[in-house]
Amino acid sequence: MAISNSTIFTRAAQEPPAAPAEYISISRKKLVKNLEINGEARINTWVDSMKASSLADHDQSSWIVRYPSALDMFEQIIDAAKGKQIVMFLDYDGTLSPIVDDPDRAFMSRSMRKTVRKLAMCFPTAIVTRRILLLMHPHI
Ligand SMILES: O=P(O)(O)OC[C@H]1O[C@H](O[C@H]2O[C@H](CO)[C@@H](O)[C@H](O)[C@H]2O)[C@H](O)[C@@H](O)[C@@H]1O
Repeated sequence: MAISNSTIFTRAAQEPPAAPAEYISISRKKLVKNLEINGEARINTWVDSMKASSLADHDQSSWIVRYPSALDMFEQIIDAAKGKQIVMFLDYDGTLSPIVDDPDRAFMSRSMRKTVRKLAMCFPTAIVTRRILLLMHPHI
């Protein structure tokens, strides 16, 4: 990950979009009403759509063609992110830390730690994990 030369990141973080045209907005009342009408069918539709996009239901190679690695599309992502509020959600095991036999020994490298620290200075940043928060502290 190379972020040190990017001025776009800091600019994007300092300048949230003036007009929220990029966001889908729905009033709470309308949302609740929508959920009440035909609620079960609606939830089933969401589940079906999540299943349809699940890796488990696809041939892996075609899935990877349809959803290429973000690392290969860095420039396009930077372009698409311009003027938007960016929030980073990072996976821990196997992403920020290498996969190792003993989960208690899965630590971030010094350089990864430095990169995450820089990232967190630019954007709201969260590590998404099923690990227990208290047990995560030695790792982060
Ligand atoms: O839900 P996640 O946050 O993605 O966590 C999934 C599991 O991650 C950890 O296990 C994985 O990493 C370990 C350390 O490298 C490795 O030993 C293990 O084989 C991997 O599955 C974590 O220990 C588990 O509790 C999480 O469920």
